Amino acid sequence: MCGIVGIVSTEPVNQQVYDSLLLLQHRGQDSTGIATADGSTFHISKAKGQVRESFRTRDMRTLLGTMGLGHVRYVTRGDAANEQEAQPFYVNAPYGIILVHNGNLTNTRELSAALFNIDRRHVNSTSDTEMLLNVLATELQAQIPSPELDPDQVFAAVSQVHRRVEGSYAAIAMIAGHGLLAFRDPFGIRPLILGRRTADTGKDEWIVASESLVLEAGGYEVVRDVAPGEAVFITMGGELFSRQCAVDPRLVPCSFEYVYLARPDSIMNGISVYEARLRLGNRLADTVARHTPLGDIDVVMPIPDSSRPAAMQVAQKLGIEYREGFYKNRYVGRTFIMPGQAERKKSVRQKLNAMSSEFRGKNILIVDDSIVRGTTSKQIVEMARAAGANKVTFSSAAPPVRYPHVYGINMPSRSELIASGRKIPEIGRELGADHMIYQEVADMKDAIIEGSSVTELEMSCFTGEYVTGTVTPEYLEWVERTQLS
Ligand SMILES: O=P(O)(O)OC[C@H]1O[C@H](OP(=O)(O)OP(=O)(O)O)[C@H](O)[C@@H]1O
Ligand SMILES: NC(=O)CC[C@H](N)C(=O)O
Ligand SMILES: [Mg+2]
Repeated sequence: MCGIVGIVSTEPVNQQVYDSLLLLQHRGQDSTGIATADGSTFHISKAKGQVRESFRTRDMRTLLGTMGLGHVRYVTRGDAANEQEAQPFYVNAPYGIILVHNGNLTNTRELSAALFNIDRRHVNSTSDTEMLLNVLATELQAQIPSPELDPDQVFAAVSQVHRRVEGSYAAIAMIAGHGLLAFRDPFGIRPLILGRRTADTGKDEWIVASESLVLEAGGYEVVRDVAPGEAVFITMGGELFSRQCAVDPRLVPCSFEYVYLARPDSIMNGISVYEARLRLGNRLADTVARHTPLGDIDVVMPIPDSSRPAAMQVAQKLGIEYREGFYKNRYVGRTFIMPGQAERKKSVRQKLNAMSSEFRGKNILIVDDSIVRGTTSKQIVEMARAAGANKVTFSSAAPPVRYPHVYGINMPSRSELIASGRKIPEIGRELGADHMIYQEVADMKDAIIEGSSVTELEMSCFTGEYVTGTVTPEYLEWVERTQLS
């Protein structure tokens, strides 16, 4: 998962893009980039690291123009250490296109062969995003381009992208001298939302972004989520065109957005992330009550930050006191989305510390939103014991993560997943907990979609069922061999 934003404004756009990226920082911490369009000239600035440390005043000054886009990256494919692979990516023909992408393509092997052998395009990185951009460029070129690009040609090219590309992609591109294009894969796995505000001049200004909180903060009204398979094209003058470009679109959004990735104050596909987390807590409370004599628990405790809403609700529903025993260092980022296990492991200790007064002699029910590698939970249990806890019950508001995630979250290999091939009590033993409780898959699904018009969720890391056809056992094996860890 990465964070993306695109803006067509009537004023210089650089600061707005920067501010939006700062609000999306929780979606990616590896690198970041901004591009703006000043007439038909692009200005680009990208670097490793987080938004605050990456853009200097001198970089911002070069980012001229009233149309722009930005990206915060959490690497899923390609090289995390290589600054060249930071987004956005650029191609000079046709027109000049610059693109940002959230998601992960699952047919990169086929794509790279076709791009090289048939389209005669050179992709100079291992990034799937550069492939997506080159497929879009090839298909736009095939529309017999004239200097006057019209929206029909843009939409025809996106239809071709949907035919050729598999996996997840929410993407935003600028086409030099023409406008801003945003599109979402036919399953709408990754999020994308459209907003509008009226400038003092009375003209429309537009934004597309990964999360609604960016719209709210910028004073934009939410127009709607970009539909699965849909493309939106906004001219540099602010005129908006949209079209369904997929043959058989189906909304199957990623469940992990609601469990962990998205900010709780966002509304995604009509579902409030915060309320979904409260409902996950409610359901988890029922499961806890079925598995544990409640008299055995003295306090309910969250692992900051993401599990707070769920833990609050578990405590309330069970009528057990809610206490915060782990203090969080706000200057350490999210550990799960850091690249490399060594850094993730070290950061948990730097990030969280247990206050003994909340633990001594007590039976604790710890609630985390999810357990993936167990990096966090293992150290949490150790800390709770060292702080004097009597019994530690560990619970997860999401079901066991047993399968790789191939749609934009970096969990490629089964061997690193603590729940892979283990039964729940074994996982508990592995973590050092006295008792282990997980949300049921059906409860997670119901909790997330309750009260909304969403009927399906992408839950492959919990169920092993993948919505895109190309994810075969052979593909998963290849991913395990070749991707990041
Ligand atoms: O089992 P693991 O591999 O450790 O991954 C799961 C943990 O990582 C995430 O926290 P993170 O620190 O990334 O972010 P948060 O502060 O938003 O909870 C998540 O909330 C879990 O606590
Ligand atoms: N997490 C993401 O959305 C990653 C986007 C893209 N696959 C990359 O690695 O840069
Ligand atoms: Mg956490």
